[in-house]
Amino acid sequence: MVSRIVVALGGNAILTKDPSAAAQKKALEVTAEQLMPLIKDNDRQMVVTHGNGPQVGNLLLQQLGSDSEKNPAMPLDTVGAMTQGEIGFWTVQAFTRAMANNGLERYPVISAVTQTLVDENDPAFKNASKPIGPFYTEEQLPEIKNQFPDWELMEDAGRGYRRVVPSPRPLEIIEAKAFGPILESGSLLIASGGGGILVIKDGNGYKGVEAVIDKDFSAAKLAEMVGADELLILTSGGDVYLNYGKEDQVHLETVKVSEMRKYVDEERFAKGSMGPKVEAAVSFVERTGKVATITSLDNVENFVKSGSGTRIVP
Ligand SMILES: Nc1ncnc2c1ncn2[C@@H]1O[C@H](COP(=O)(O)OP(=O)(O)O)[C@@H](O)[C@H]1O
Ligand SMILES: NC(=O)OP(=O)(O)O
Repeated sequence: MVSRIVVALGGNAILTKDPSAAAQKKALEVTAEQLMPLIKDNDRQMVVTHGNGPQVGNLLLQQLGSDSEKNPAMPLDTVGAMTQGEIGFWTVQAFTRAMANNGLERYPVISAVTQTLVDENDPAFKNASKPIGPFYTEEQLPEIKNQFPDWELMEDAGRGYRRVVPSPRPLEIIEAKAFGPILESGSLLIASGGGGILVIKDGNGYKGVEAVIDKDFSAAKLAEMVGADELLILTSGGDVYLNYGKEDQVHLETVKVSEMRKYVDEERFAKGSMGPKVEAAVSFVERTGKVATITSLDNVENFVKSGSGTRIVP
């Protein structure tokens, strides 16, 4: 029987240390090979989604560098769309190559530029929380604040300071309703990259808004909307721990969703990193009765063989 999986790629799947296009393409080639065990038996339809935090911030900075009347800087929603195209293009090429290497040529790979509907009254618009772009040291802060006085900056999980922008919750991936036939045709689909381009309702249509969606929340919404049997969130670290980094940390393997919801409500997971992933995974399991797994890219083969990872079950 063929099942359907949505895979959310963490930052390290695309960007390691070197932010050049060549290095990001190379990282994605490695990632695509690591994901082949998921589809090599032709028993899964797969949608891949990914983040864009570093790329969208970097591209915004490049906009500022060339802002002029004849060559104006693009707004954040448009820059988000540009990163979907950029990373989508690299990802299509990486998976096409990996599939050919693994004898799976019959799957064409498609990358969709997708919009994510949010509520214009979402309170998150008043509270910048999503880190984007490069990291700055504490010593660089005065210069950065001077250069970009309207930026909000925040410490990001002990790794340095970053610009933060609002990050409302996704209500709907607008194009997802059309994905069923694409997946049934055997195509591998890349969608909702960077959480999707944020839009709000505008009369009979939609208009873009300036914010960045957390890709783990949009992955959960996408998985729900395409009727996925599994949601797989791949992170740079790996499985989820309680009391992470402390002497008494506990490795979470198979956990009932009610227990995980309790931990989420007690704020047992770090806000900027593991917290949103667990919350997104829990919401997918609660809304669908299906299974969500959080683990590392390096563990994909074991996940396929034995379901290894932090599994949140109904
Ligand atoms: N409770 C936890 N269990 C496991 N990892 C955690 C936990 N809390 C924080 N982390 C950190 O979160 C990281 C994953 O988040 P992040 O790097 O933001 O994600 P992404 O891989 O999507 O870019 C892990 O590498 C780990 O360092
Ligand atoms: N949009 C988004 O969540 O990107 P990152 O995962 O790269 O932060």
